[in-house]
This record gives sequence, structure tokens and C-alpha cells, in this order.
Amino acid sequence: MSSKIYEVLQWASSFFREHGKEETAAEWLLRHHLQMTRAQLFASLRDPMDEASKQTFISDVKKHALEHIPIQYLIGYEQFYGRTFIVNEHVLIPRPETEELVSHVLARTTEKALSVVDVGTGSGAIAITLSLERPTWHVYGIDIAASSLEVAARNANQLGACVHWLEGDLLQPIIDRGIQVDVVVSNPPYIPASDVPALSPVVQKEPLRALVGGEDGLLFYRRLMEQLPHVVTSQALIAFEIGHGQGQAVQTMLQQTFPSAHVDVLFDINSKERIVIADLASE
Ligand SMILES: C[S@@+](CC[C@H](N)C(=O)[O-])C[C@H]1O[C@@H](n2cnc3c(N)ncnc32)[C@H](O)[C@@H]1O
Repeated sequence: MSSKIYEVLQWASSFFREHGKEETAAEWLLRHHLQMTRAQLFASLRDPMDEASKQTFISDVKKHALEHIPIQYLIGYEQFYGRTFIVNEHVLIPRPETEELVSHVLARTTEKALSVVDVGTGSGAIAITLSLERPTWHVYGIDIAASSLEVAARNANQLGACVHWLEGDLLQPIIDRGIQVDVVVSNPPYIPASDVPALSPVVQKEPLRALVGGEDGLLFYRRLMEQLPHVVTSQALIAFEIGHGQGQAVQTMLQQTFPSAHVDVLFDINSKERIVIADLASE
């Protein structure tokens, strides 16, 4: 006898709870499998679930609960700044905190045509959003991993954004091309290597190269300080996402690299220091 949708949903919610996962993920995953909105799902709860859909859903529930695969990798997308981005195991799942980084960059700039680079672009979430929000901007997205850039290019294509993708180490691709930029934005890997074992097993399924910023988490900021003076214009804005407790260190690095710049540490909606912005225009 076939199961009703609500029975399958109840089973998945309990299975997630028993395995220490968010129960609400069950509804999210089920809606994806049934291709239903929330309202449609609730109107269909007493309908039977066809056996094929049920089996693929159960398989995904087990992948999340037992193998810790993030739900976003199972369904293949995540929302960022109101748009849907393709994600897979080659890219970091874009986070709401990074939407705040984008908002701060937009709030401190205008429609004026600028050259902008997103360093460590991953799914392309930052570069694509900036390019769509500011169509006059010339946006570069750099990543060390060709597999990430492939996802970023698919996202740009799907969302109709024009971004120039470059493969390479931090800012090196634009240094090599002699390109100067007005805005540098980056959410680099910033987790200290020793913190990785304490991360949730679901987060540990994301690429390590997207998470770990050396022994103290600050490696990429340090390396960027050496490259930045070669690429920024005199009026540039530099905006970095940072991890917990890194505000002062990154602020000091930027202040030492650009002594007359105005450098701020900003907090996210959870009151955690999350962004450091240097405005070179005040130099
Ligand atoms: C924290 S993820 C950020 C991804 C995306 N920008 C976001 O905010 O969702 C860091 C990204 O930096 C890339 N990366 C790591 N080392 C790099 C390097 N040396 N040069 C360029 N990109 C690098 C990783 O592949 C990963 O995509």
C-alpha cells in the first residue's frame, strides 16, 4: 500500500531529529522532490506519494542524515540575494552573511562604471550579484579551482550576468594582465585549520579549499596585502568577509598597507564582526 505524503514527511522529520539534523529540512527536501510550493504541499498531505518519488526522497534523506551531505548539494541550488544559484560539491554554499557583504559594497558605491574583482568567487554569488545589481560595472571573478569557475559560469549564464572569469591564485590573474580595479571584494577561506574537526560534519562536506585559511585563518588576508597595492586605484574600496575574532587583525593589516585609508569593522545581523571595509578615497 502506498504511503501518504504526510506519513513520508513525518518519517523524514523524525529520522533527521534522531540523527541530529534540522527537522525542517525534511519539508524543504520533500518540496524539491515533489516540485511543490509550500501551499501545494500542505494541500496534498493526504495524497499518496508515488513509489519512485518516495524511494529517491528516502535515499536523499539518508544521504543528509547519515552521510552529512548538505541539503543544498542534494537539491542542487541555494538562494542568494533573491536569486537562485546552482551549487554542488565543488563550491561553498553561499551564506546570508555574505549577502550583507554585498549590501555594504552596494551601499558605498554608485551606478558609476567601475572595475570590480571578487577574489575566491566559488559559485560566483558575489560577482554575479554585483554585476546584476550594477550593470555598468566591469566585474572579474577569480578562483583557484576550475571546477568552481565552471559552476560560476553556469550561474552567470542562467542569471544573464556578464562576469569575466579568471583562474588563478588570489589577485595574480589581474596582476599578470596589468588590470587596475576600483573595488576588491572577497570572502576568502578564513577558518583556522585546527577548528576544522569541530565544524559540523555537514559543513565539512564543503570543499576544504573554500574553508581553511591556514593555521590561524588569516593566511589569505596576509597574502592579499602583498598583492593589493599592485591592483587598486587610488580611490578603491576593499571589502572582506571575516571570521569570528578576526576584525582587529584584518583591520590592522589593511591600515598598515594603506595608512591613510579609512578602515571599518562591521557587524552582521547576529552582532558578530563579519566585514572589514577599507575606503582608500579618504587617503
Ligand atoms: C569561502 S569560499 C567563498 C565562495 C564565494 N565567494 C562565496 O562567498 O560564497 C572561498 C573560495 O576561495 C577559493 N580559493 C581558495 N584558495 C584560493 C586562491 N589561492 N586563489 C583564488 N581562490 C581561492 C576557493 O576555491 C573558494 O571558492
